[in-house]
Amino acid sequence: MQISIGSDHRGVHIKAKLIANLEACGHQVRDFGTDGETSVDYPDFASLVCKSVAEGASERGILICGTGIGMAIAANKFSGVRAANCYDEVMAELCRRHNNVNVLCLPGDLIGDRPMHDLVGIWIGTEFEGGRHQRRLEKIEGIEHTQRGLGDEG
Ligand SMILES: O=C(CO)[C@H](O)[C@H](O)[C@H](O)COP(=O)(O)O
Repeated sequence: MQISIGSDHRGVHIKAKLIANLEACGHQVRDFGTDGETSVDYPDFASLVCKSVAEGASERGILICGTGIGMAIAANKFSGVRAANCYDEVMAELCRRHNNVNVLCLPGDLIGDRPMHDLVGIWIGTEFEGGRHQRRLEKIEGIEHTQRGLGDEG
């Protein structure tokens, strides 16, 4: 799978570990930075990763900041991106089965030494269930279109 990944300064170490693991599992990973611990602004990296997902260059995206919250807020501004902040394997599975989440946001500051490989592996390997969940996603898309329409008029 083609996966785009990005982080701010609070996620660089986890990002490096995840890239190594994902590549070892045979995935193609596009790393959008950041590359060091110098303070940066997480929306810049959310934008790079989500643009690649929204345009179809990557099937999935992974974002890491201190809590994952800012990344998720920024990511969900992109049409076609369904981002969720996940902290455990149950959330990782359900966000795929029920929400078809294509951008996973991780909380770098809250993970400690816990490896994220299992959580990410579950998220990659779990299929969307469709059915009633598809209907709900279509309603969310409807909200997005309505809001954009209002924005254009206003
Ligand atoms: O969690 C975050 C946003 O939701 C991010 O952790 C940022 O990493 C955090 O805001 C950065 O804060 P800093 O004090 O500038 O390191």
